[in-house]
Amino acid sequence: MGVEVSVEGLTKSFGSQRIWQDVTLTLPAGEVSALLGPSGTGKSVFLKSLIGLLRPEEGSIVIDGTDILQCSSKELYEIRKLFGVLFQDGALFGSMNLYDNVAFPLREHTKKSESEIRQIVMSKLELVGLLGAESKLPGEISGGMRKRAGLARALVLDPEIILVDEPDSGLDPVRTTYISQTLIDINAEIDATILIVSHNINLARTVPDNIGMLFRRQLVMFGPREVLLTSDEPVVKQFLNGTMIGPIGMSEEKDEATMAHEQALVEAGHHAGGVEDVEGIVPQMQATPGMPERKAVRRRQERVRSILHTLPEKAQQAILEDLEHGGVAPAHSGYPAQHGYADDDTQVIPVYSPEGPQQPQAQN
Ligand SMILES: Nc1ncnc2c1ncn2[C@@H]1O[C@H](COP(=O)(O)OP(=O)(O)OP(=O)(O)O)[C@@H](O)[C@H]1O
Repeated sequence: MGVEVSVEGLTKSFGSQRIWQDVTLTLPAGEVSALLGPSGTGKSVFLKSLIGLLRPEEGSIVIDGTDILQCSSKELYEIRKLFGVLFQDGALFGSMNLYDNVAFPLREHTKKSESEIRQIVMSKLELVGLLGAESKLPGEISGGMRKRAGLARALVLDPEIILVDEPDSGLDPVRTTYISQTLIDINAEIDATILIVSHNINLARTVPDNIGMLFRRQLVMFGPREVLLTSDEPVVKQFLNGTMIGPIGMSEEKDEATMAHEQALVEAGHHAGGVEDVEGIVPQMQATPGMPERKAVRRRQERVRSILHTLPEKAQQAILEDLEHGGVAPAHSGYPAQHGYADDDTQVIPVYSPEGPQQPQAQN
């Protein structure tokens, strides 16, 4: 099973520019989590901080018992071996074919023979649906294929933690769904802890077990998916519906006067954009039939059961309905097919409010 990642009081600035502050969350071992947020809120910076590529000035990031902000560079090197990372563009070497790109970490970091490497590379290429394309150069394939090749490369060292930066960027909705399915299947197969950074609403609604959101330099929320998906917080509702009405503006800050003006335009009949009636919880994607069962489902059921009383009312209702069905959707119910809960350490943290953070609703 993947390892837990525990972040506490993390603050990151570049010079005088504060990116986010006091971020506290735990990625439960073996579960899939997503970090959402408007562009520029520092999602990629967070992801790079987790792997030690960027160094927050305050806080801790504890992975497998080691705080990577305090450890030696040798320890950091060892911890990094636990990670597989898919960067936005796949980060492939342009002069190498897909086979050599995927084989690269094995040749760099292991003493495996070429026949062992071949077996691993082909199995990962098969997992991401790229068998037959191994001799192609990155420049000869589509963006979606490049992403899948990047994912195959991220998997060859059997990572316990997989970080995925915007798997949907540059992809059409159907290809985004395929890559989402691949991520769920990978979780089923290797039980790794996965963090997906994204602003894709469909992905957010259907893939993760846990969801967090960054906005205005704060982590406004992190917890079981039901918490964010049933939230009445204006910033969350606006983000999920993709409308212009709400605190998120074209630039990071939107003032009260702009919000009032936009509201008046809408009341006068102007279309605010977005999909207004997408509400509530939709079924979570399941592993493809024939794949191993996602072990995270059962673990998460137990974990969420134990923190249920600390969650907001609407989230509790959604979770209880799910548990009634044993975490498995009855046929044609339109009900979440598979969202169990486990472990004991996803916390729900203060919810964004214009007056500042409210009291924590749950904290483990
Ligand atoms: N190495 C760096 N040096 C200085 N500023 C940086 C650096 N990396 C990121 N930033 C700044 O940090 C802020 C957050 O960037 P980041 O890429 O993390 O946002 P994001 O939420 O991932 O955005 P998007 O969704 O558009 O990818 C931006 O203002 C960016 O300019």
